[in-house]
Amino acid sequence: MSTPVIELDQVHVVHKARTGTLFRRDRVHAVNGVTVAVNKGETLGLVGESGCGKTTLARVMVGLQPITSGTIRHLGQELKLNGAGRKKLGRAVSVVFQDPATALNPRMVVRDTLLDPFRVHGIGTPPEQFRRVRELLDLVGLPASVLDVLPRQISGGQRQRVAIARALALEPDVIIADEPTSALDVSVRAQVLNLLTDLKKDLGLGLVFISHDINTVRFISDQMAVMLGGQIVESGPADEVFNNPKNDYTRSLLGAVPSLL
Ligand SMILES: Nc1ncnc2c1ncn2[C@@H]1O[C@H](COP(=O)(O)OP(=O)(O)OP(=O)(O)O)[C@@H](O)[C@H]1O
Repeated sequence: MSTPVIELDQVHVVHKARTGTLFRRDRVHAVNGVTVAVNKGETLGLVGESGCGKTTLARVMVGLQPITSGTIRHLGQELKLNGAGRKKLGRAVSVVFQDPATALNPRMVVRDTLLDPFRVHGIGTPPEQFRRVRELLDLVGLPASVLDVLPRQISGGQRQRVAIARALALEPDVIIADEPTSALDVSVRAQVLNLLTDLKKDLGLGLVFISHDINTVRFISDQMAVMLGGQIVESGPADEVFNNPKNDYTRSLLGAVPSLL
């Protein structure tokens, strides 16, 4: 098997507790010794209930969240999470968030949203940048007519496609999709899942799909990791985890009422 694109090895993240919580604790061990790998051209489904540490783990993978201890490797190379290491991780890994309505700048037309990554990183001449924007629209199945509109003038599904196009702009190795369909109408959820799966195949991306709903993850995952209390309690090929779950918590998630994606 080829080297994973991103590997976390015994990663811990301890947050200082937010003030004003009912049970005030000094520290929250949000990620507690997680070892996980993301492979090229594969989907890792990361599943667990609210508060289990999924989003903190996603932020670690994209270089936004400092770790307390552990190791992060990109293509087999250990990254020191100083400025340069973080920048490298930020280029290699992109995130698509749950709600495109809040993830996109409401005052920016789609053209500028998609040009922004190239401008910020000083990549290409203006005509080259625009050519890339047209390619990105094609990749996510959006017409050129969306270029001159604001996010609120298009549908939720189209907004999420814009967010996915923006995530692809700098040609990442891995896309992390954090509950990317939960803010969408049921009717367009499958389309967005299919788009992400097609992109994974066509571009050879690693895809990390985060959800509290094991039945959504089941639909698209090659590998699965089940998280509880900051730890991965079960992981492996998705079929094995679904057909022969070894952990009681995984069994309880699978026993829950099936959802419509
Ligand atoms: N910046 C922070 N400061 C303090 N505590 C935090 C911070 N971020 C997360 N936490 C705590 O860490 C734990 C894990 O949170 P995290 O958001 O990673 O979980 P999650 O599984 O993504 O939950 P959700 O699905 O609700 O987003 C929670 O107890 C949360 O309250």
